[in-house]
Amino acid sequence: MGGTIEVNNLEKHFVVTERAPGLKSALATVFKRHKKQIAAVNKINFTVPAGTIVGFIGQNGAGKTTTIKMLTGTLYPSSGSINVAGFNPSERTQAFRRDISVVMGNKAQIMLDLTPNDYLQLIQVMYDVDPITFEQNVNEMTELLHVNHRLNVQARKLSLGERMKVEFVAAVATNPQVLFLDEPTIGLDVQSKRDIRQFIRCLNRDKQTTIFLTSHDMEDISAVCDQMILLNHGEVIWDGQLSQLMQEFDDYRYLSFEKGTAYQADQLGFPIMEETFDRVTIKVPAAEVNVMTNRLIVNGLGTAVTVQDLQLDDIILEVFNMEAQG
Ligand SMILES: Nc1ncnc2c1ncn2[C@@H]1O[C@H](COP(=O)(O)OP(=O)(O)OP(=O)(O)O)[C@@H](O)[C@H]1O
Repeated sequence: MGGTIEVNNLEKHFVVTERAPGLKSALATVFKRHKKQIAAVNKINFTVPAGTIVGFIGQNGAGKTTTIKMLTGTLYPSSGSINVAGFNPSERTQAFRRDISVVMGNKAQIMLDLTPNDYLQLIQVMYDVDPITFEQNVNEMTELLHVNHRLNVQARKLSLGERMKVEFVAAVATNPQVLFLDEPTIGLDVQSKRDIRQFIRCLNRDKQTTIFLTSHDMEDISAVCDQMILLNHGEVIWDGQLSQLMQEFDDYRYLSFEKGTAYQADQLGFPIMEETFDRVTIKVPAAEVNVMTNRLIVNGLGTAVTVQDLQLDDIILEVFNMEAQG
């Protein structure tokens, strides 16, 4: 199983009402509205091969949710084409809704009066899934997610983590080819996050399900993703293997130190990544770490020096900053 996702020149515009700040402009807006068109998603192209786990990353307002809504058929594109496992999502056929599943971290679907068992039965009937396969899937997955003992508890009495896990089971018990996850671990504790990450990996390994994931939690991304697509102001700015991106920054380290008595920023000779009242972090080629550490100490520029590899969130932030600086 597993379906390819192909997106060509995909665009979504919204028309928004604009006004200058202040009460006078607010009053003026009542009489005369200035409309403006914004490109939430601006002619993006990408392919996600079947069976891949892709991380779709961007800062707030980058256009991730708008893209997921178009890929799952809940929002019509302004232009461009989408193919998800052979379907045009806008048609929202019964087969599409069974083969393509969505879990939104901030939006539980389960009705609070139902138990997980009632809810899962409803899904089985709604999507007409073979009852034996469905039961097998549910047993396997509820065990993996440690919620098998909570299936007869009314949903309103479940914790957020348990409710999210039930959403995962409901989303994958139909054996979808593609699973879309929008911030699936938001608000969850460390153990639930780990359970969900492991679940995503097992699902992909055992059923080759294609998984399209957005998350602001870089641990989600580094723990599960093969491919990564970076979105900035509605445009794709990077698309490739996660390992390739990590490799591009492999030759650098972050040196962090306390400002010394002779500290002067213009004496460092390397870019400053972060600065507080008493500490500074600079980016240094790995080969120059020892020489630079000595120079900091000998010249009184810094003390208490620590060295770190760049983490995924550092790298992503750098890519966004490089893009902003052109
Ligand atoms: N229904 C709408 N009407 C007008 N503008 C919208 C609408 N939905 C989204 N937008 C705008 O489109 C842009 C992209 O929003 P979107 O929700 O897709 O971003 P996002 O990357 O998912 O952000 P976040 O990480 O904060 O969830 C934003 O500027 C947002 O204000």
